Amino acid sequence: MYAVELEAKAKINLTLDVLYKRPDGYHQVEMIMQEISLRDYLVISLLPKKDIRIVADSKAIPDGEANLAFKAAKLLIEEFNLDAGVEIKIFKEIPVAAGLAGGSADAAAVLKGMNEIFELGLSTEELMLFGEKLGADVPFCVMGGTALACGKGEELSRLPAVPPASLVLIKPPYSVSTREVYNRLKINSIKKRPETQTVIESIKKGDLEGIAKGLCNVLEEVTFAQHPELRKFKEMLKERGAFGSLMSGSGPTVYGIFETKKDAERAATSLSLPGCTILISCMA
Ligand SMILES: C[C@@](CO)(OP(=O)(O)O)[C@H](O)COP(=O)(O)OP(=O)(O)OC[C@H]1O[C@@H](n2ccc(N)nc2=O)[C@H](O)[C@@H]1O
Ligand SMILES: Nc1ncnc2c1ncn2[C@@H]1O[C@H](COP(=O)(O)OP(=O)(O)O)[C@@H](O)[C@H]1O
Repeated sequence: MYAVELEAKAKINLTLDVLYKRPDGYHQVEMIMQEISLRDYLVISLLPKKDIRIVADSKAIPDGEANLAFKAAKLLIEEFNLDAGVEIKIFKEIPVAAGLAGGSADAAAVLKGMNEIFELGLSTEELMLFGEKLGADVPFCVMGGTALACGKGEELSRLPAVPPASLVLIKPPYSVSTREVYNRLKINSIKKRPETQTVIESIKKGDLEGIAKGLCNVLEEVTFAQHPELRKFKEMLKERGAFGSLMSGSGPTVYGIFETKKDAERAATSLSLPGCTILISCMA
């Protein structure tokens, strides 16, 4: 096989709790992760010599070694001493540095695509272990679906699929650095933590309202302190019929959960937020 086409799906966090700062500098988290339909498209082609070429349609991402897709390809080429290379075309639809794990999704897609092209025979679990070397969110992006993530995000337990639901995502015209958000978090003064087990019970019961009621992310306090308008965006989504709304990951994207696509579309078209990108997506 000389080329593969892949979809790299974004994620949202339904809950995000930070328990403590670890000696390795990372934070011990407990979070419920959900794959969503918003995706990048990748085309990975075999190159006859040991070379990695990134061709992206977005100027917002690095085109060389700093690209997570490049790092994923380099990892497998080195690990398996491959005597060839790859060209990776990236068609970006996931907003960058938005809390939606776009880079991690691309890296996960490269691991999967190269596993096919080079017939490496790696299992999903083995691909997740390689993913761990690239970033905390990459193993989840390899696995997909719905999961409880612990450790620094790489210890995953699969959860049942959530009921089908639509999302409206609001991505403001700025990005935030995940590292800075974690650094600014004061763990001892967190005001509200998620009731993770209660949300897991709601997922098991297929109770969308229960899931929406339990949405909670301790990083909101940090990002909202810098960007107070995000709190207002969450309220706007609820006023327009969202069952619940939350910031995803370290932000700044906020999303609302709606029962139907029609409800989501109606809410999205009534929002007038200059500079913001409004996207409609769905869970599962
Ligand atoms: C906050 C979350 C929630 O899903 O997502 P995003 O907002 O990035 O999408 C994740 O924890 C982000 O995961 P990811 O973006 O893959 O993190 P990495 O690249 O491994 O780490 C970036 C930086 O974030 C900090 N970091 C990350 C994960 C973690 N559990 N503790 C941390 O302290 C570290 O400072 C690290 O250097
Ligand atoms: N393929 C890629 N797609 C998106 N961002 C990338 C990629 N490769 C490297 N990056 C960098 O990774 C950082 C985090 O981006 P991203 O994964 O989109 O956001 P987040 O960590 O908030 O979910 C950005 O600074 C971006 O420049």
